[in-house]
Amino acid sequence: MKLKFTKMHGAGNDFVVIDAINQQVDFSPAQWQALADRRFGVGADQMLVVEKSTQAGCDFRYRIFNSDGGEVEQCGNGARAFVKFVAEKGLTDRRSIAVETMSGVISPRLEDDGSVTVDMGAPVLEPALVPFDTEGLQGQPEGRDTLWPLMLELGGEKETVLVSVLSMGNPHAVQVVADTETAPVELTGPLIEHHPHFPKRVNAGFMQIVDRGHIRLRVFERGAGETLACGTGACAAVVAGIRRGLLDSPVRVDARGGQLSIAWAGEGQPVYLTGPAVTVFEGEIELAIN
Ligand SMILES: N[C@@H](CCC[C@H](N)C(=O)O)C(=O)O
Repeated sequence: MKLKFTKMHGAGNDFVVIDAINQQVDFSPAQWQALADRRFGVGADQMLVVEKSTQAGCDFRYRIFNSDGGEVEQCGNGARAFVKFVAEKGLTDRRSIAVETMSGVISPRLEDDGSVTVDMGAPVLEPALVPFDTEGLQGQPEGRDTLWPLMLELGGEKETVLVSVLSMGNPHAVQVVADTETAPVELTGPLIEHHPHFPKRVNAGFMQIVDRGHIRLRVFERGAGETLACGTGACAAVVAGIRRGLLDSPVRVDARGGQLSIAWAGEGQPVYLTGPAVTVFEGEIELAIN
């Protein structure tokens, strides 16, 4: 069976976007992996699937698969690509839509300048709901946040990193580093992702504070490795920075693949993510594996 897809990106976080309203899409984790493969497939950090929603008040259902083949709850950069895709494909004539995801409803809006703003909903700050197991850990209060010590084993050496833990629908652990360019993202990212205190694994963020309205950020993503940008990672980092008393909304986020803007009015309020969404090419692929 040939699968029609669109290759898109949001600040360099790249996607294969698939219309599952007009074609049948029911892939195994191995097939998602094959599609994401950068040599034998199309290549992508995530695959985004557009479905009809059965939830009242929602225009579409949005499903997300990481390049490791696992289905996950949320993807912020993908949400921007999603609204651009459904507009370009004529699946809606609305510029602002409500989208059902595994972790609740989000609302992306196409702006006149071509950028997209997404209401990502309120961050989840309760550790158990992230989910994050705090048993045996002593949290250190900082501002309105709590920093959690994660012990990492690095080639026989033990190192502790202090992280803010929260969910933007998906789990994040954010640490402040002096310089994102020299931060050990490839080395410690996988250890944090698989740390036993995160039962569903975690996205690991490395944030450099430039000033109170500007950060640099690298994210080692769960199920995808380091990406050029992570939308939910940017939301999580800014929420953590504001709660720690280091940042004021709105905040410019420089990722390796582009710039995002995050606004958050505080506890219980939604996080707004603004950034680009770009269509790269259209294609058709016959999956070689079952
Ligand atoms: N790139 C994304 C996040 C995708 C999902 C993530 N890797 C996870 O497993 O939670 C974004 O832009 O938010």
